[in-house]
Amino acid sequence: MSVAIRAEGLRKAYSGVTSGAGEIELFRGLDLSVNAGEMIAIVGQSGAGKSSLLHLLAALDRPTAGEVWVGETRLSTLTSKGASEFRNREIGYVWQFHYLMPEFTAVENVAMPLLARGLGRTEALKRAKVWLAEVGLGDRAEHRSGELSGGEQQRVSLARALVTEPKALLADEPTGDLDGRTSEAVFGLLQGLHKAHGLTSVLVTHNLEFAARCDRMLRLSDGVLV
Ligand SMILES: Nc1ncnc2c1ncn2[C@@H]1O[C@H](COP(=O)(O)OP(=O)(O)OP(=O)(O)O)[C@@H](O)[C@H]1O
Repeated sequence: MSVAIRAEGLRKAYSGVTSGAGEIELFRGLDLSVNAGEMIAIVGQSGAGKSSLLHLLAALDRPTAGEVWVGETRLSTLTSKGASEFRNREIGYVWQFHYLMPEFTAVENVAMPLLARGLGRTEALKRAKVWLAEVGLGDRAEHRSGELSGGEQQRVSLARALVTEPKALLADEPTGDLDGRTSEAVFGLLQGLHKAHGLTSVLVTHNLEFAARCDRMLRLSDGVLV
């Protein structure tokens, strides 16, 4: 089985200069290995560093020490432009808050990453519509995203994360803002998409029931994964 995401000896320190709070050391030689096609859950107390870890895996931030590989890409070798291109090509990222543009339609929001990579508008919108149908919102394509419910907005953000056909999906508390039934529907959708598209997925969640339904659950505690 091949390894799709690997982190070795990660350390991350925040200086605390702005707050004057002194240095915070989040990770103390953290290692992680995720097999291709695996769906893992990362749980841990608030402030343990779960979001910070996803940021390092997506090259949204750099570790103080250690290395991350996603497929063949060693993230420390990327320039800032290279990191943007890497994310657009390799990573689907879902935030707890969807960050959709409310005045744009659902289909325009989904098409954004394709437009950013230079694809023509007609083709980008065509592909975006296919993904909206895949997340069960084929009939809401022309609605402004601000007019959709929280669960629908999270479905749109899943479609936006996957429209570029990445190999890896990183999801940071994607159901954190949703009520019980809607959470279940969004988690079920995420798991279904993971399987249908052969993704490698890392899910950060406070929901231990969802975590238990992933292939593996890791707890972030005292700067390491156990
Ligand atoms: N840019 C930053 N500068 C300084 N400290 C930071 C920065 N980003 C995160 N931190 C600190 O790192 C710690 C971990 O934050 P992080 O958001 O990764 O935790 P988390 O486990 O995702 O928490 P939650 O479950 O509440 O979302 C927190 O103490 C936070 O204040």
